[in-house]
Amino acid sequence: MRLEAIRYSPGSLQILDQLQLPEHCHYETLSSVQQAREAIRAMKVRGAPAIALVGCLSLAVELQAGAGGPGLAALVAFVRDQLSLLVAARPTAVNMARAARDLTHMAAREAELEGATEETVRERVIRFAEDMLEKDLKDNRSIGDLGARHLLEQTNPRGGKVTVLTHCNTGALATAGYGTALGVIRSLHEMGRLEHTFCTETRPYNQGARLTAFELVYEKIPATLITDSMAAAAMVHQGVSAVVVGADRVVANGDTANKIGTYQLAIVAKHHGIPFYVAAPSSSCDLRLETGKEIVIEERPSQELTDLNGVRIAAQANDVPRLPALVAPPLPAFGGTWRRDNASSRRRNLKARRRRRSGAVGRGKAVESSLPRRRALCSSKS
Ligand SMILES: CSC[C@@H](O)[C@@H](O)C(=O)COP(=O)(O)O
Repeated sequence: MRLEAIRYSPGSLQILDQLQLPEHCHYETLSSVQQAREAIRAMKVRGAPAIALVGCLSLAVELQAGAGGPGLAALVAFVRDQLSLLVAARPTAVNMARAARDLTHMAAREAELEGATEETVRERVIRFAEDMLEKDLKDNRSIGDLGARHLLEQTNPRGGKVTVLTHCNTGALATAGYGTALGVIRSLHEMGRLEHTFCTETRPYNQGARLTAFELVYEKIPATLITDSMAAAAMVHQGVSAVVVGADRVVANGDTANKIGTYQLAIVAKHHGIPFYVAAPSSSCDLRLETGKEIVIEERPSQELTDLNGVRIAAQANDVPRLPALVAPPLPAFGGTWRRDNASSRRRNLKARRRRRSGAVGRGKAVESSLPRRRALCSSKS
């Protein structure tokens, strides 16, 4: 059975609630843009292409049920306003913004055609959204096929198998099907040329552990789940041939925004001379922006880091145990012990602390330079 993040038939849209995976395969029905927006914000559905697909299809479902209007101008305004609600849900991934722009222009153009009616405009918008599903699936198969061939030519021109490391989830669950970076891995597997896959857990929200590992197991693709911090070691000790990741947005100079952790993977890959690829459809490209500095980076709620499945795993700022180092008054040579944690520096710090307590000395240079560190530590709120 094909793994489907999105189930659509005219007038009906369902998404696989990805927050419940891998324990439960639960499909949730979405009948409005508002519901889709909430599902996208909550990450029940995620991945740049899937966000755009669910957003546009939720509008199609509303239009099918008769929303928008009365009158052409009101219908076009409804389409534009609903789409802009969706764009704001996850701002970094550009696919939704691009689809919104195209759909809004298309609706306005259609409304100006001779003989246009509410019905014709409605139909066009619905068809546009429906076509996106088919196009995304086709694009992903091409990305997988071309990506796999290119990767083999570059890393293993004389034949043999390759080992690929990937980050986050870019598979069937993030798209209409097959996936982008994970599509390349799927194609390599189908060609019989995949030795092994390493997928990172992808903290804080574990899309690698919960979703990519699930897809790989589901399709019996040889793979090992690793912690994010194991990537460099895997490159050195496990013969990683290439790193392939997806993209939330690629801008004109090639700068790419993707799941946190992608940048450090790129640096580590470069350090080890391992090719690093971004596999993405043109719907993830934003040529209006010149460099990555202009990309709005989404900030998520802190609970995604501090909690696991609703259970707090990080210390609360106000119940950190009062460790001597944290409460020692006022500004002891605390930075010194952190900077040079060895027996002689500990002895030096202890002596300095005793001298200061007895009022014998003022603050030395080491203490001054430890100030920002101490501030940072004490004020971190997680
Ligand atoms: C084909 S998915 C492309 C990207 O959206 C993907 O690499 C990614 O970072 C997904 O992040 P997520 O936060 O889970 O939506």
